[in-house]
Amino acid sequence: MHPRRFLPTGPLRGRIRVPGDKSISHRAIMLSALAVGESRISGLLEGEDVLATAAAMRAMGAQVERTGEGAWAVHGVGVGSLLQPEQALEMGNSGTSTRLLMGLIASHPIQATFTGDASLSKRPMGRVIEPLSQMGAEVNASTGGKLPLILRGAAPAVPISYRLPVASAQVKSAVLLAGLNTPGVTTVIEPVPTRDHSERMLRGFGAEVSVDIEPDGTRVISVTGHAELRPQVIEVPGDPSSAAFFLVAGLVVPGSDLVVENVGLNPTRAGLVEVLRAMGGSIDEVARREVGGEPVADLRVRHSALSGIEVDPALAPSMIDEFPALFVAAALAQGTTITTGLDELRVKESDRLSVMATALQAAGARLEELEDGLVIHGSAGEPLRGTQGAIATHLDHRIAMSMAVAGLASRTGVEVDDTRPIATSFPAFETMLAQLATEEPAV
Ligand SMILES: O=C(O)C1=C[C@@H](OP(=O)(O)O)[C@@H](O)[C@H](O)C1
Ligand SMILES: C=C(OP(=O)(O)O)C(=O)O
Repeated sequence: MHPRRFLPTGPLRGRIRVPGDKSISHRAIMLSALAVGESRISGLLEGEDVLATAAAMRAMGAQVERTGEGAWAVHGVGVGSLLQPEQALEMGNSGTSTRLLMGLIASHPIQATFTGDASLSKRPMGRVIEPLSQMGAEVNASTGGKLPLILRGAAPAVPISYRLPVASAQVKSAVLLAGLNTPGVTTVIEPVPTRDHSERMLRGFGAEVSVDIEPDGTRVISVTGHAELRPQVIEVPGDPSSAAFFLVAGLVVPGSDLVVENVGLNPTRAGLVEVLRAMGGSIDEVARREVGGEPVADLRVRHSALSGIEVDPALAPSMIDEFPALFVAAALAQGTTITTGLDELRVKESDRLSVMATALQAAGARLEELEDGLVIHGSAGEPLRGTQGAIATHLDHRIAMSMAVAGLASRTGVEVDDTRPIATSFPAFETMLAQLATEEPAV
């Protein structure tokens, strides 16, 4: 364990550039590993989760090499040609690696064992086992559909049309990736839109993907099997989920004025910015442009008096990983913030509703935990009291970073029991925080 107390700070000032998007980085490695020839990736997130994906693709025959900072070259094997890994695929803390790779393997004539850390081993895999079994894969999982599990792919797999029972981009992507090596057309029906990086990137790599939107907003996404993927040059935009911590920090620490560069603003990911602005947060887009086929901007954020808000549950999928950071903003806002429709937060790296409720209360915030959300009564800009002991992060990077931000806007600081999980998605987080905090305050 690496405990650390995050102390109150003066204004945060300066510029930072958040690392590459985690979702896009996983997919860049996977799809490059399935294209025939060499793909080049820049801006790749070199966090532990993405490195787990890279190691798995190597174990299945692709050449995956780091050529510089964030720069990677991948020689793919071609759809249908993944090799059987000799050892268990060690997925660490990463749900995305596990579920998307299960999809890939499900339509290849190979078998793989998946293992993960204590957090990942508690997370539900039944949601991917169900559709992948319908496609013909055989799965032998621990009780309750958990890791460790053994998956034997089907050859040929059976194309299905699958309606998502939960709003999950990982389940959608698992089925679409399985569809790549399945004869015919595989379809996912998505009643609630989730991040669409898989659809965008599959198309970019040359797969035949169609997306039809029904009058009620349901998306019908189809991929034609036995796709031939062409190698690509990919620039990964910055991760809005990592930017979230600095957006909230800038809003809640008095006197702050900072720029977060290169933030991906794909509409399926941009819910937090919308909600923070509706709370009164000053967040300006400085230069909107496209990076790797995704909308991107530099965001200037200034300390603001925030007001509590009732967050529309329909926004949840577009900010699902940002709720821990939003809860911190809410704890410092004027008035009450109500969030609902967040059952999915209970099955992330930790139960993010209960863990954030306990952690924020320990830091002096007033709130109530609902079955599917939190009701937070803000401090109207008064610093939080701070914690006496350490708050428990339960191997959850986003809890650690959110409570670090809470510490910056507290009287006595917030102690986090373990900062190591931060490296799964944002290894440079603490360095960047130090960089902003040591900038001279402007007069
Ligand atoms: O597809 C992805 O890259 C992700 C989808 C989301 O998970 P769910 O599909 O479980 O909602 C998100 O929480 C995760 O961090 C990354
Ligand atoms: C939920 C997350 O990731 P994963 O599902 O890939 O572990 C996250 O990064 O917040």
